[in-house]
Amino acid sequence: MSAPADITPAKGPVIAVVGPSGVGKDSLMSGLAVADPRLRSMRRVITRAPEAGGEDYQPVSEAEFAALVEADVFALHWNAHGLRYGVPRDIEKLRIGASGVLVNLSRAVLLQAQEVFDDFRVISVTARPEVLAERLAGRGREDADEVKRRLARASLALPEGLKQVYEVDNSGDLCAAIVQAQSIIQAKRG
Ligand SMILES: Nc1ncnc2c1ncn2[C@@H]1O[C@H](COP(=O)(O)OP(=O)(O)O)[C@@H](O)[C@H]1O
Ligand SMILES: O=P(O)(O)OC[C@H]1O[C@H](OP(=O)(O)OP(=O)(O)O)[C@H](O)[C@@H]1O
Repeated sequence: MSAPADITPAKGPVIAVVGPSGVGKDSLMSGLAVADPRLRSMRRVITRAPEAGGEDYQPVSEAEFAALVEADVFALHWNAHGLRYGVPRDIEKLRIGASGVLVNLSRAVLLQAQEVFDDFRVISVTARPEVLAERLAGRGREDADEVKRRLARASLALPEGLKQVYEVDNSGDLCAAIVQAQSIIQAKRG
């Protein structure tokens, strides 16, 4: 008698959406998720006030975040903009049967992420500098000083050594950027 077939659904890739503050990462991720219900989005743990708005995240205190690190809950965690961000290991469960799992990552943790996840792709979102400044001011989540600090970090380069990086320009229409990202994700499903 032959061995029973493995009926575990395949795991989708982890798709990091990265780029400077205000470039449209969250907007792009929301648009992609609406268009493809099998594309999941990873909810991050952030030491940001619960009422800040924007993306769906799990707000925690500094002490709670430290306890989660201690308990080894995170697949990845990092500091940026005076905040701490974590991606729980539960991301592996979301991958099962998904066409992919979108996650907003710091450009600074991409090489580490490539080591952690067995199928890892990067969508690098870009926009012209004047567009970034206008969008950050328009979003209104940060004060003027924080907007300046975020703009100063905008040109941070992607690390060398990433195996699968695809660029999406979001300087113009968001729908056009969503279509561009969809074609990248679908082409890579092969
Ligand atoms: N293509 C676009 N055209 C116009 N406004 C956009 C576009 N993409 C994003 N935005 C707006 O720009 C601001 C920043 O977008 P957001 O998705 O929060 O960026 P990020 O997550 O990269 O910081 C938001 O107010 C959003 O609605
Ligand atoms: O190292 P960098 O690539 O510059 O990224 C730094 C941080 O900025 C983004 O956070 P967040 O989503 O809170 O901010 P944003 O929406 O304004 O980009 C990103 O997810 C990182 O956590």
